Amino acid sequence: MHWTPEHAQPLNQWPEQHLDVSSTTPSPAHKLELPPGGRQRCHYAWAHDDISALTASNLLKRYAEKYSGVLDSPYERPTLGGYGDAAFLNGAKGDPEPWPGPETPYPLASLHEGLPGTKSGTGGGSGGLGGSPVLAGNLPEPLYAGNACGGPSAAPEYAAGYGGGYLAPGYCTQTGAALPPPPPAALLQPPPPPGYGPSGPLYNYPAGGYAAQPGYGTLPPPPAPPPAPYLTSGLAAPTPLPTPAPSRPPPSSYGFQGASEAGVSLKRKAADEGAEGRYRKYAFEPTKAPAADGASYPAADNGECRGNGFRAKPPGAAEEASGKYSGGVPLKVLGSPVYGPQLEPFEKFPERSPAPAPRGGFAVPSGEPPKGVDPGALELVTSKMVDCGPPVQWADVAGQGALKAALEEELVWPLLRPPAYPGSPRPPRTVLLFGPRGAGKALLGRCLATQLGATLLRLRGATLAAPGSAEGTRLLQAAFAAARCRPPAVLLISELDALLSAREDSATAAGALQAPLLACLDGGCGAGADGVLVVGTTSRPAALDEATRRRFALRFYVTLPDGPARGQILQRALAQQGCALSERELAALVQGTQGFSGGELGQLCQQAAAGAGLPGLQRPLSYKDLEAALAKVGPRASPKELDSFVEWDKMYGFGH
Ligand SMILES: Nc1ncnc2c1ncn2[C@@H]1O[C@H](COP(=O)(O)OP(=O)(O)OP(=O)(O)O)[C@@H](O)[C@H]1O
Ligand SMILES: [Mg+2]
Repeated sequence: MHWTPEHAQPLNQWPEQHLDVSSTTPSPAHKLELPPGGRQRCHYAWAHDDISALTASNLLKRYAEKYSGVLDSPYERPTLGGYGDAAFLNGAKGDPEPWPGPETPYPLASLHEGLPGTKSGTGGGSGGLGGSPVLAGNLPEPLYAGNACGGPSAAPEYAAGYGGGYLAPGYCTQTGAALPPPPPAALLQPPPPPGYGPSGPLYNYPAGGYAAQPGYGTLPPPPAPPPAPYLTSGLAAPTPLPTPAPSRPPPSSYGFQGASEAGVSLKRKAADEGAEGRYRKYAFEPTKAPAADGASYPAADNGECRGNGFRAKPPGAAEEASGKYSGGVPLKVLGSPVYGPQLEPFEKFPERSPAPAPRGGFAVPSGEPPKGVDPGALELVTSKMVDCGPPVQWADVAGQGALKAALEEELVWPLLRPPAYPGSPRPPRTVLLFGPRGAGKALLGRCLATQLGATLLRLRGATLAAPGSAEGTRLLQAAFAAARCRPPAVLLISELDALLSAREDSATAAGALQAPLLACLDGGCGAGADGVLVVGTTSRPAALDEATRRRFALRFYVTLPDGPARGQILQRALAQQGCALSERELAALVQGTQGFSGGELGQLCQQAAAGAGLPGLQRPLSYKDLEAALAKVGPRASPKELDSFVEWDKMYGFGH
């Protein structure tokens, strides 16, 4: 490549020069390189080389001038030859020589010049692209001689609160005088909602956090609970919370988690293990005595069962109750619930509007008696099927952190909150809880009723479908009707599979129950279904046919309790028997009860008490009693069965 000033011709003269050069004026160097016979081709090649240099020179100059005003030049542009890859511009890739441009450098005006806050002259610079740490890293140091950024070590002039923290070190600092003033803090941060302290913690947990809990037995006494654990500092608790008994065992540690828990997915385990943080509100509180469970009809018809109105007698309601139902069914049985302070057990939903809530609201008492329902069956339902057990809070269910969170988010909140807009999707009204026997499905169903402030009606599929039980259909329809005439209500149907096992065989009781069940789930059997949540539970989800399965909008897998949850269940059960194991013994017991359900853990404790001669035992239960019981009580769910639950959950479950 050879360039002389006369080559710098205007572009419109190029063809002439081209002809001239190619025909008459090859350089001596080119002549030497030309092999004989290849003259014509080499002339073109030589001309091409020479023209490329010309063209490149002119075009570069022209475009550089043209676009110098467009290019954002935050810093003094270096000479073109200063770029490492300038050889590309010269058409000779890898050429280490700097490109000999005619004038170096082209004066490129920065758009920032003249703007407020921009230093002019060689010492000027602005925080544009030139300040990018990427560019700064790629460009040689001397090229930044005039850059006021001063490299990464330059101290920022902004206060830290004004985005200083977000600026990369390579960004240029700018003179504070020319900068717009920082926006007021109120614009940078949304104002806290009323009642929130400006700097107070979100929750009222102890400032230093709770003390580390090394394990069972050696735990320090838990700190006194904050007055309102879920209220922010500025909000007052509506009613004072009860002070925990001093003997309350502290929350157990997580040191007993077995290496592998059958049937518990890693994902779920990870979620549950994080319960201390994300699911803190679901932490187990083993203070209350467990409610008697397992009875198909926990009637407890002792006159004290409120049943959210089914059994309660509001003051002065007896007079209003005129036998609207023939057959001697007094209407007071279905009277409106009283939510006076003396009867309202749940602080969570203190306000109940007598007016019907908008669509989607769950507490909508219709007051309409169900039509076409056998009054006798209705009386039976209201007297026998209303669960009168104590309320079950999330904290009463050990473990299951992810499941409890999913139930609350997917079910409880949508049911309790009015829809955001008229076209909002209808909250789910049916949920299926499946899992091994004794895993706590019914317990969770009761907890849902508590959370919703709803009446709980319990049906047991096996009882309804028992051979010889001709009234199964009648009871089923009456249960749906009773639930729907006094919402909010939760209808808990356990052992759902028993109703469906022989659908084709309509001659059997179970087969006969299939059709009414589906009809009721579709909204039949009484008044509107808006205030009723149907909770079906089963330990044989595979027995559900597609029609039934589809009618349960949500399907959750209730797993066996993991190590920490087993420890909590055992601790509570043993505490009721006056048994206090050492930390080591409890750890061993938790290890030895892998695969046990909550129900089986309860059986183990009962068996230990029975083996030791309880009731009327003169001494507290010991570890040896429990060891002996372990020989008799074992886990019922096989690994294969647990695998099938996992598979079914993958296919049809909610997969929380
Ligand atoms: N996670 C748990 N925390 C505390 N107690 C539990 C837990 N799981 C089960 N239990 C206890 O075990 C017993 C059986 O629970 P539950 O009746 O809810 O099981 P289930 O899954 O409905 O069983 P089934 O399939 O036989 O109907 C109850 O006393 C319950 O309180
Ligand atoms: Mg059950």
